[in-house]
Amino acid sequence: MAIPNVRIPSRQLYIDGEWREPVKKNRIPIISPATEEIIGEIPAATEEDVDIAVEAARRALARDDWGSTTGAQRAKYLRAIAAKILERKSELAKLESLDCGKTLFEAAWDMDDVAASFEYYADLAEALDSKRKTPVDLHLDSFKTYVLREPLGVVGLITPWNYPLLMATWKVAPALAAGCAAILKPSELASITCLELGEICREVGLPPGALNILTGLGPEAGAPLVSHPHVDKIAFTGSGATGVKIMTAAAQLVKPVTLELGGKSPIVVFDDIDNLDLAVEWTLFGCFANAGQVCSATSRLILQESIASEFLERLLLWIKNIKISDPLEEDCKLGPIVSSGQYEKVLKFISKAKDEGATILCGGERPQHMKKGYYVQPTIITDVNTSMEIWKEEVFGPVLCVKTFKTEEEAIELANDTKYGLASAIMSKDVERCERFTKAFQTGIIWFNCSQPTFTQLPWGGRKRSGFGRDLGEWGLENYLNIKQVTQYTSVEPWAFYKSPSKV
Ligand SMILES: NC(=O)c1ccc[n+]([C@@H]2O[C@H](COP(=O)([O-])OP(=O)(O)OC[C@H]3O[C@@H](n4cnc5c(N)ncnc54)[C@H](O)[C@@H]3O)[C@@H](O)[C@H]2O)c1
Ligand SMILES: C[N+](C)(C)CCCC=O
Ligand code: NA
Repeated sequence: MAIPNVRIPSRQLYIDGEWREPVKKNRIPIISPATEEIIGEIPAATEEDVDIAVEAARRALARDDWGSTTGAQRAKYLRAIAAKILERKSELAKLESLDCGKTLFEAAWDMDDVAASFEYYADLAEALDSKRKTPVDLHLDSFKTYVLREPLGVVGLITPWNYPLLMATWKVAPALAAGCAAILKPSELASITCLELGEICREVGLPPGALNILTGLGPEAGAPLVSHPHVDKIAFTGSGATGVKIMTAAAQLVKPVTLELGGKSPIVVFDDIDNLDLAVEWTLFGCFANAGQVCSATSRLILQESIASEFLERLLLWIKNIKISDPLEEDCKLGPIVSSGQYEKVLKFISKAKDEGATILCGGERPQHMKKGYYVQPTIITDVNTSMEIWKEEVFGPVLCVKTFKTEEEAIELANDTKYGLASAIMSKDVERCERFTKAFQTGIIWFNCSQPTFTQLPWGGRKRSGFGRDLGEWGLENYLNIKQVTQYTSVEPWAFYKSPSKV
């Protein structure tokens, strides 16, 4: 197969600052979602490798070159990583596009975000130095107290395939900024760029063991990390089903977890919007960007009845302009689904919706011009009711389902009619109404007159079955800090709770 201008490096596991063959020497093929061909392979770690990596991480924390660094020193490593990401941006974007089918344009966007996240957490690492020890004034003569913010220890970071390097970075950058030693376990479906992060860490001289990267299958490489007694925390992004397994396993050791899980987010469109096309474009972007494989995809369109037919007609016109092609082709706006398994799942959701009586307004099939690869047309489904699977479950593909409403109350009820709670969007020019929806939406992220724009400074995460904890912003850093209180008795007088024998 001709791979344009990029070679997929053959890597081993990144442990203790070195490339290391997995103990069991197993490897996993990389299958191109665009061509269905094998284009490379990644190492497959098992429990034995997890043990070696955890040891390396613990040693890093015990060594001065990592365990005693200041935030300012760690910031230098983070900035050096950011610079290398930008230096290799176009190659990394191509690798990621080949690996998970993301359009080249989106992959390049993600690499900018990756570099920006490392830069951002470099700033927070520096700022941490002055916040490391915070006195707390009790207004008492006999006690002096302070609070220490310390690295939490060895952290396990388990991440998905939809934004492979970006989702890893949302955890790696703050974990390193905090001074933790980390073990990253990326998804077996898209690990290439995460392994390249290993090479970048090696090149910038990140102290050995500060970051270890173990590729491999979830049950073989992820599960042993979760149940390892010397891993102090697990930060996970992925599906709800895996989230439950991770929380259950971590509970046996009372190990803290943060869970960033899936969603079925609503976009509510009111008839007072000034610009129909603006709302139409955000609706498309909110559901079809990254071929709909976005945790926060606004995949339920809740549309005011009075504009429903006009809005849907415009959507259909705009959809015709979405170029579906090999993701590396210029102007591609919709690439393939990541794997055959996910592709089959998406098609099954569509056929179940049909069986349950919904109407496929457009799409619903493989695009005829794509003979190979896991491509699905952008799909809009109408005549949906709230008991249908397509309304309730996360599809993780380019599938938008639509329901109409008459009143604001009805719109709120429909928006919150989900077990998930990651994101919500509202399109309306009425600012007060938007404020009312902000209060009413049961989600961690709210977009007004847009869907999906994400900024590193802001907290990212959900509630209900979308999980708990926050990535990004200062909240992302808190995930990796241990808060320790120190209370000092400063009086020279005895405490005098017991009777002193010297006074008897
Ligand atoms: N909320 C968010 O921020 C966010 C962001 C991106 C993706 N997601 C969600 O991720 C899901 C898609 O990602 P996915 O299919 O890669 O998820 P997944 O749960 O299948 O896999 C995620 C990671 O968990 C690992 N894993 C699997 N079984 C494991 C086990 N038993 N123990 C430990 N680790 C295990 C996998 O190898 C992978 O690295 C979607 O549901 C999506 O909504 C959420
Ligand atoms: C905000 N982004 C860039 C779409 C990333 C969302 C992460 C979840 O899938
Ligand atoms: Na892949």
